[in-house]
Amino acid sequence: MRHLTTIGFLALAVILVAVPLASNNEYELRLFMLFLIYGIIAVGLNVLVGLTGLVSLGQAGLFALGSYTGAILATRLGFDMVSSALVAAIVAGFFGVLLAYPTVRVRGVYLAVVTIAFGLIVENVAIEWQSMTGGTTGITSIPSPNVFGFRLSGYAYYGLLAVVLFLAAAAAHNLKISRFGRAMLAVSQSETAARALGVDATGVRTLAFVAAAVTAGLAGTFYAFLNSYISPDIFTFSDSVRFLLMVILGGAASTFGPILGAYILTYLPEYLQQFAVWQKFAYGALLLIVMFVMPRGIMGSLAFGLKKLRPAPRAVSATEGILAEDTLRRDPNALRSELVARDLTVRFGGLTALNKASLRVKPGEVHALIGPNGAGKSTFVNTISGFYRPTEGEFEIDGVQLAGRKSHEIARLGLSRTFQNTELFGELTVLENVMVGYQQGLGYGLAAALLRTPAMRRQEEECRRAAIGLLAFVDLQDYANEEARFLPFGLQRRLEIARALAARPRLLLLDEPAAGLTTQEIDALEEMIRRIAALGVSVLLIEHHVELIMAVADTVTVLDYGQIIASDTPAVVQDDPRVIEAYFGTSLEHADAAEATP
Ligand SMILES: Nc1ncnc2c1ncn2[C@@H]1O[C@H](COP(=O)(O)OP(=O)(O)OP(=O)(O)O)[C@@H](O)[C@H]1O
Repeated sequence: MRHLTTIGFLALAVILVAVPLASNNEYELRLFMLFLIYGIIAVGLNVLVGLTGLVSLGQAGLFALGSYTGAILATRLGFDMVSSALVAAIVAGFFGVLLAYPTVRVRGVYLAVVTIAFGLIVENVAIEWQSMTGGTTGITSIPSPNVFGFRLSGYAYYGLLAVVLFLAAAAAHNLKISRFGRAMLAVSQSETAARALGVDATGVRTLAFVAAAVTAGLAGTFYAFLNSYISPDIFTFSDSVRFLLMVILGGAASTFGPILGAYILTYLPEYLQQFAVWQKFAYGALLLIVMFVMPRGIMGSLAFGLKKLRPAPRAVSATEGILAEDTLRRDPNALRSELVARDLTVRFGGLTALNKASLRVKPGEVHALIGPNGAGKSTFVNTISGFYRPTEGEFEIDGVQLAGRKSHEIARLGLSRTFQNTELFGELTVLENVMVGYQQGLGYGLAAALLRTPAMRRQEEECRRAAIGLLAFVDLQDYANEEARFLPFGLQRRLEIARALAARPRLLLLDEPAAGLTTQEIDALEEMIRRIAALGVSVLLIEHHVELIMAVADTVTVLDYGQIIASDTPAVVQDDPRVIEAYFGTSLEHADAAEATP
């Protein structure tokens, strides 16, 4: 795939160089420049749509913002095109941050409505703010493209746009294969799991919105200088739809798809003009047919077909990996950590799910938390991992207060968890899932990611090798390149453990890891928990499977109706009359009944 991408970029460079040589007149060249400008917008929008799975129908608004900012700076303050474009990109980027803010609360259709509203507001401001924008007449006499005082001819301007599109595509591709791109994909597939691994979901979405906004802002200024005239009717809702279609038609998340989509949707309307009254009908019908036949978009479907024809080897060699022991021991201070929860109370309206629960996971121990259904175990787990806020009480890890912090902050401070109902990043490979877990160990910044610096590549390689080592630790190296959603259930549970370990936790929290496993798989799990504990990782195990608890736990704490009723060694807890009444009695009866059933 890596070679194919290189070939793709070479082909793109050749096409971009060849076109002006082949174009016969100014009209053709101008149309191609328009395609380049749309291509820049589509490449940026693809970061948002393809990687984070969010939909923006307000790109025309950001495009307009960039156009007007650039045009106003050029006509009123005499800025040249480059400075105008840079300021326009910053202004658009700022609005990108504002647009990202609603994603804290709304997604899907609601987010689409917010972005539509933004586009309409920009259009209306452009009409109404006559003194600045020229109202419906717009802004005329925008100077021709110029850089540092030099006027750019048609071909020179074409060259500049081609370089910007090429660089934007390369930067977007680099972003996609960096820790930022992986985080975006992870957030789009399971925000809960991403947050539990330390990914700041809001930050990641904001970055994607800014990428889409900055490119639209840049493209806006380029458009204003190309057209030398702009007015509000150029930036309509239907343009926003067209930009989104460019991404989806070409293939969301693919590197070259949005460029292909931009090409098709720039030229198709021109080509269809010959069909006169049928033009709009033919346009819609063609799009419908293509999307029906290729729901992944053109490039997405091609890549899918190619993968089927030549599937990548499923396994990786465990020898490539860094030993899990070495990965986990890299920060010896993090091992043998202590979690202390004091008087945790969680109320849901009138219901007290946790009532002054106190618990101490001693350094390096396996601590089981058990209790009948509805006792408050999940509430405890969700509270200490930051998904619920405690009504009262506090909890800390190695003396660092965690109450009141967000889930991704708690994860970064060393608490890693698995989920009762597995929460994998289904469309990422098994290896990529673990690499997301390792995310916080990667220190390179955005600039390094966009430029793919040697330091970034080194860290990525180390991340990959650490992930392979962790896959080998849970015996999943043979499935490394398989999409996680295709793994059998038992292996999915193991993958979650490897992913949580990749975050190099101080405390590993396993939420009912034996649920749904076969007897052999539970035996393997038992052995795995022992190996994890032997590495020095403290484990909090929430489980119903009594035999497993008795076999691996150093301490057992029992919850009943939100209250801790016992906390001691397994042998002592097992004989505690209150525990027998609340839990063991019933669960042993259930076990007997289950055995009696044919
Ligand atoms: N988000 C919530 N809103 C309202 N009530 C909740 C919420 N989460 C849990 N509860 C209630 O809190 C109580 C404790 O539930 P919790 O899921 O923590 O128990 P549990 O011990 O994990 O049970 P199980 O073993 O079935 O998973 C239950 O009465 C449950 O209905």
